[in-house]
Formats: sequence, structure tokens, C-alpha cells
Amino acid sequence: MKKYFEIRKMNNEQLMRRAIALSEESVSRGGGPFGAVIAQAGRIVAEASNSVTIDNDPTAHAEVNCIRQAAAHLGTFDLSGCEIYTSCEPCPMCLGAIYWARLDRIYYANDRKDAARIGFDDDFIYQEMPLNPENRSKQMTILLPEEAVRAFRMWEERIDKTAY
Ligand SMILES: Nc1nc2[nH]cnc2c(=O)[nH]1
Repeated sequence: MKKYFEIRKMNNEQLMRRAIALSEESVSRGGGPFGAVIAQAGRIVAEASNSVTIDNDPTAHAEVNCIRQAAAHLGTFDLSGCEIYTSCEPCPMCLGAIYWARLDRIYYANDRKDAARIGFDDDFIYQEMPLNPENRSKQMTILLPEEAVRAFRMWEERIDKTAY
């Protein structure tokens, strides 16, 4: 479904207020209390809220949903030149997605501690990140790297690839 956004240029506070409004609408609909917008030179190109419980998708955070919409809307996986406004500091998954999308800048309102206070694991996952894998609560086991390396070699050797 194609969405048409306002062509009005908005300032940082207006864009964040839109993200916050989306977070409130989300709670009213039974979703998580998170909203995000992506803008290009102050003009909204995508907006989304958290839909984890609505879509049964644990990755459906507001920022990830918003990145997917912006990329679809602009027809590119490279969102450089765009900025994200999110009602809460991105969790590590969303921060990774923001880096992968090459977004220029992040604005956020609530932070990871605020999210922890209402029961979300954002801060816990941030605490796990710098730990050595053997000290994390999630076990990680290396398996068959000598077989998996074949695809990496194929990629390295391919001359007409689309790098990202
Ligand atoms: N920033 C952010 N943190 C979350 N924690 C759980 N869901 C979300 C989300 O959609 N956004």
C-alpha cells in the first residue's frame, strides 16, 4: 500500500511530536508504546509504530517498521540523507538496523532506562552487548565455519555484486 505523506517541511520538534503521537496511537491500538518517523530534509518519508504483538513479529519495532517503509517508499536500501525521529532511544537491534540503513542521524525522546522502568529489555540487551560471548545469557556456538565460508568466497569473487 502506497502512503502519501505531507510535503510540508517540519522542524525537529514537530517531527518528534509526530513520533510521540504515533507511540500513543500505538498503545491505544494494543501495540507497544513506540513510534518513529523518517524524514528527508524535514519532510516525512515514512512513519510507523511498534507492531510486535499485533503482527506476532518480535522484530517489528517502530524503528525497524519505519526503515522498511522508508526503503520501500524511496525504492532504495540506502537511506543516507535521511534522519530518524523515534519516541524512544533505539534498542541494539534497531540501532543496528539504523546503521545498516545508513541513516544520517538519530533523534530520540525516552531512553533505555525509561523503557526498562516499564518492563522492556532495551537496557538489558545493551548490557549484554559488550560482554564476551561466553559471559552472555544467550549461548552461542560456532558450527561448520569451514563449509559456510564457501558463500563468502563466492561473494568476494563476484564482480557484478550489489554491495551494501
Ligand atoms: N526503541 C524501541 N525500543 C523498544 N523496545 C521494545 N520495542 C521497542 C521499539 O519499538 N522501539
